[in-house]
Parts: sequence; C-alpha cells; structure tokens
Amino acid sequence: MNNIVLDVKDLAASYQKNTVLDNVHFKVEQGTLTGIVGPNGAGKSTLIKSLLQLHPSLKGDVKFFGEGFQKAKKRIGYVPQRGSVDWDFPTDALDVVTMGLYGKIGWLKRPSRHHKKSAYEALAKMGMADYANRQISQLSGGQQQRVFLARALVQDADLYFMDEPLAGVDAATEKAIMATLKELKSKGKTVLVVHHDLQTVSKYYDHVLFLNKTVMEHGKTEDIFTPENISKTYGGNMIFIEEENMHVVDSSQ
Ligand SMILES: Nc1ncnc2c1ncn2[C@@H]1O[C@H](COP(=O)(O)OP(=O)(O)OP(=O)(O)O)[C@@H](O)[C@H]1O
Repeated sequence: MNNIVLDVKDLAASYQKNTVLDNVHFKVEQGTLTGIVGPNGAGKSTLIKSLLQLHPSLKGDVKFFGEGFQKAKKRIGYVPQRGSVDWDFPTDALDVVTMGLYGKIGWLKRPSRHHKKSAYEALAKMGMADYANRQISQLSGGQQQRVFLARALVQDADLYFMDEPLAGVDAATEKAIMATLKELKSKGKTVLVVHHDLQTVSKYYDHVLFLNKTVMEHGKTEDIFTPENISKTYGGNMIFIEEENMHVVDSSQ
C-alpha cells in the first residue's frame, strides 16, 4: 500500500451498554476520496467522532500519519453533521470560517487582516462572499453547509472527515461541494465522507467503506461497489436501490 494516513485497528465504541461499533479495522491511503456508506444507525457518525476523540472508544489503536491523535490533530479537518451544530451561537459566517484558522493564529490572538482575507476568499470560493457578515443562524441549511466547507478549506488540513456534507443541499451546492472535495484530493489531501445516496457513490468516490457496526467491506469503488456488498451491508430490502445503482455503475463505464 502507498502512504497510509489513517490506520484503525480493533476500534469499538458504545453508548451506555449498547455497542455500536466493534472490531473496526481499516487503512486509508493518502490522496484518496472515500465514501462511508451504511444504513441509518450503522455507526458512521460514531466512527468519525470516535476517531476524533469526540466520543470515547472502548478500545482500539488509531494512528494518523503514523502518530496519535493529539500530535496529528492540527493536520485534521472535520465538517460535522449540520444537525449537531448549535446554530444559535451568535457569530457571522466570516467568523465561523476564521475559526478554521485558529491552529495557525493561536487561540488567544486576534486574527490579522491577512487571516480575515483568506477566510473571505474561502467563503467567496464557496459562493458565499455576499453572506460574510450574516449571522450563521440566519443562513439556509445549504448555505451553512457551504460556510463549513469554507472553514475546512482555510484550515488547510491533510486529512478531512465530513459527516454528510451533501445532506439537504440543492444540486448547485452539491456540485460545488464535490468540486471542492476533488480539488482537495488533487492536492494530495485525503478525504472521508459519510454519504447516503448510493446512486452517486461510483461517480463521487474512488474508495468505499461499507459500515454496519463493523467494516463490511472496504476498497476501491470499482472493485467492491457491488449489489452483493450493498445487500450485505443494508440487509435484504435494498433490491430496488441495488438495481438502480447497478445502472449507474454500468453507465459510467
Ligand atoms: N448520543 C447517543 N446516545 C445513545 N445512542 C446513540 C447516540 N448517538 C447515536 N446513538 C446510537 O448509536 C448507533 C449509531 O449511531 P450513528 O449516529 O453513529 O449512526 P449513523 O450511521 O451515523 O446513522 P445515520 O445514517 O442515521 O446518520 C445508533 O443505533 C444510534 O441510535
């Protein structure tokens, strides 16, 4: 394997006594764009939170760039699920993006004009320049999502985790977000994305991680995005989506 940027061994996590992740092993190569797929409640968000120590893991050994989380965290970017963010926090879009720069600015220092400029440029890149001074709570869901992508961009991380960045966004925003992810990949960054729409997996991701409490399958999309693996991960009631999905796979060849 090429340069491994994420190495997960035997990870497990629970909520109270309910184990929701168990025996999770996988490795991710640098410069890949991975879709994490699985049914509701499969543990996708918990996986990301456990990796980033936002949720305690029961056991496991996780290495980022060959190091532990504390040493690597400045190189890691995270776009949380929209529903998990407190949008009433009184701050405007530009401030949210500027927060992505605090690793570089230092927490107790004020951002310089140069920092504000890069934050503004990232907002502009996501088509949000006109909303820079708008309160975050007064933006639509898709606009909030664009702001969070802009924050991830200025952070200039090497490894990104994004929890459903395409949830509830319109076609134009989806296109803008996917173009951004491809650009990150072309710069050698590594991106893992929780993704729900099976129809677009082959088009968007070079790798897929099928998750349902454990890793059901992980590898190159062209090799493993098959009806068998979809069925194995989602259970037997996904026949319709499987057929639709195969249509998408076929038409992209
Ligand atoms: N805060 C919590 N307290 C208790 N149980 C939780 C909590 N958060 C998640 N769970 C449970 O853990 C399991 C995994 O949830 P998780 O949110 O990781 O799944 P997911 O794959 O991201 O789901 P979805 O596709 O619906 O977003 C589910 O059974 C869920 O009910």
